[in-house]
Amino acid sequence: MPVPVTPPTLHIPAIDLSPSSSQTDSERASILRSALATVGFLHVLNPSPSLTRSHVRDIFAAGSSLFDIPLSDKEAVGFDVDTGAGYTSMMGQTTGDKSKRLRGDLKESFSIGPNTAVSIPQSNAHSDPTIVNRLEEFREACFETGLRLLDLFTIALKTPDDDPAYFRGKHSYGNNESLRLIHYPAFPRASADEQGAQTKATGWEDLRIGDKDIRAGAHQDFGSATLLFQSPPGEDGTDTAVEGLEIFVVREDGDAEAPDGSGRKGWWVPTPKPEGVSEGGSILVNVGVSMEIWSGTQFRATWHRVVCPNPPDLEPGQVLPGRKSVVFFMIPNHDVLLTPIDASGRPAVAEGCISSGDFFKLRMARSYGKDEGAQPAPAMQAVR
Ligand SMILES: O=C(O)CCC(=O)C(=O)O
Ligand SMILES: [Fe+2]
Repeated sequence: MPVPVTPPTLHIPAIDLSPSSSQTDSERASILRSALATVGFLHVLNPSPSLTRSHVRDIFAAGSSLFDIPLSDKEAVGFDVDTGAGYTSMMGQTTGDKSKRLRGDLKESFSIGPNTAVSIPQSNAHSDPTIVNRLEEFREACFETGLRLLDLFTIALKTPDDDPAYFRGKHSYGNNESLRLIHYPAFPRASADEQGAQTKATGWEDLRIGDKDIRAGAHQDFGSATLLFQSPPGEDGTDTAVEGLEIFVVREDGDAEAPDGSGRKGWWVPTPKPEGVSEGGSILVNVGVSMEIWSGTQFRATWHRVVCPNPPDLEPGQVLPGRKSVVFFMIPNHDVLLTPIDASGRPAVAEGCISSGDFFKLRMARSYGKDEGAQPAPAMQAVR
């Protein structure tokens, strides 16, 4: 009898940044190191007095008020590929392998760049004068927490000259770091007949989820660290989170092909909710390709995606509930080179490394459909 194969259950380790926690920075760095070297994701509890559960609730509320305004007003914001800031409408971004897709991601988003006012609809900013400030304060708190995490990364890895600011020093506020508010709207699952009628051009009202649809295709983030906030429980304790985020775990007995094209096998595993989250808040943190390169692949930029369930989990006609998330991307300064270090903390490659700015351009072009025919830069081939 063949032994039944069971998918892995994911354990995502947690660190606690509360000053009253008993964890020391060296304990936090060691938990972080083993998490980022394996699963590539980490829960961060009590991240900052400015990122508590009530701050996160408030930012989800601000996001909802922006998504609720008329589509034409949202589209009037536009999207600037050079800075990665602005509004991306439904199917405007295609993350992951385009060849397997009928159309872009089933999501809309606001990416708030260094200039908040140009990243959101003007009409809303006028009707709610607090919104720009709330977004800016949240964005800044994310950046500060990102720096705190980078300091722990520095403790966790051996860095050149034991420079305690090795990663922090490669980031300055206002360098295209981005606070992205994402809305994955509710849509019904298509029947077999409806599925055939769905095209790239199908409008929002007629859209039905088919087999080739996904909320966010398999991808690796490209910055240094990503801070992901999932919809927190309401004030009355109601659970508002909608599942869908999955992480790729490489394992020989897996039922899926690795999305990196390596031919390896593995499993797509749903992310578990953090254990013991409190009013102090919690963030799911992962590293992007820039940090994977810098760390000499000691840290992993894990592939992840946001899926739409298939039958029988979502039957034709059944509506998949809307989902919201808030994501903050730490992006290294554009002039910084993505130079790998080895395990003893020495730069492993002297020349030929891509700059963070050029890498940013490559990834924006790929994700927003402007890279037809483009070749990856030489330093990238080593890591893909
Ligand atoms: O919405 C989510 O849970 C994940 C989004 C994500 O991975 C991204 O925007 O890079
Ligand atoms: Fe991501």
